[in-house]
Amino acid sequence: MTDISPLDQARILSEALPHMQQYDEETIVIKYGGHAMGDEETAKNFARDIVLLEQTAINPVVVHGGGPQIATMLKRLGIVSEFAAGLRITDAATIEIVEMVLAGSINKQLVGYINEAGGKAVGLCGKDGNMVKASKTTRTIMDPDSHIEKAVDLGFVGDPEKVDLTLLNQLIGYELIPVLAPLATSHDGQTLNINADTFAGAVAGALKAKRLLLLTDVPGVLDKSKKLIPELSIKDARKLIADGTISGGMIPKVETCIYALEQGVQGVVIIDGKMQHAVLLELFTNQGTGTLIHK
Ligand SMILES: Nc1ncnc2c1ncn2[C@@H]1O[C@H](COP(=O)(O)OP(=O)(O)O)[C@@H](O)[C@H]1O
Ligand SMILES: CC(=O)N[C@@H](CCC(=O)OP(=O)(O)O)C(=O)O
Repeated sequence: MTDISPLDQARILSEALPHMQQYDEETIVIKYGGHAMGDEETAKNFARDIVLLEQTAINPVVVHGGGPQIATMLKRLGIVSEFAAGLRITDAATIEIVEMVLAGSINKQLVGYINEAGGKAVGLCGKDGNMVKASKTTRTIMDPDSHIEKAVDLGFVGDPEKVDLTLLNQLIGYELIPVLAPLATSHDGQTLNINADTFAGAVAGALKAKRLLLLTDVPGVLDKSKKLIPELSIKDARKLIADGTISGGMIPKVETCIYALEQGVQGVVIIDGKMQHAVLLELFTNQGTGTLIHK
């Protein structure tokens, strides 16, 4: 803020006040995607914004991804990884690395950045305190030659079934900032890899969060000519998935938005997390930046 006069700084703060007041004591779930994390400075800026939310009486809950970071580690170890329907096919060797990267390095790095910025973050995954129980994911994909739907075995990949809020509510009550890695336990005790968007949607839905922000590396949902779509109804979003405009990693993101809205989350947006202060711009100004998905 060095090039902004003190008077302008005061004006900016006073204009932000009504926005801040509408989120007073509300829970906001922020999903920080692996692509949005970028370099250390970007992640540290994100952490500072999260601490600012906590200090303005908002209850932030962070869910992080780490797809690119998992890919880098798997490559280093010579493990080949493939995706089907936007989800990583996760065999026994892969789930070990997924857990190591998500619940280990990324989770602890983000916790460190938030704490360095003055917050009190607690890093957990869905396995802790039996927070998230999941069942093995079953998906079918269209065979491009025969056009017949066939079942794919995704291995240790799960869909959240039940979120137990006991632990999360206690952390929030003590003004701690939960930072969650998207892993869960199956009913038979197996560790399952959950797409981070899906995990964030399940947590936001269970918490009946006021807002769910999905931070990625594109400005939002783009149309066929790569132009940003500022607002999208559930009906139109489904059409764009069906006609292939929305593909790959954007599919679980948009499906998460739809699920969260149906669960009673009041506002759901997909924004560019690499943009400086993306979270603050979205919450505390009139200037919506990404794609707002609505009913
Ligand atoms: N219609 C679309 N609009 C924007 N991005 C899309 C679209 N269809 C597919 N994508 C892809 O989805 C990606 C975002 O998903 P993903 O890579 O899983 O991000 P993250 O790591 O943030 O979860 C974009 O980088 C883009 O390549
Ligand atoms: C099942 C599945 O695909 N899990 C994801 C979990 C991480 C994730 O979703 O990270 P991003 O948000 O950065 O994409 C994976 O293994 O990559």
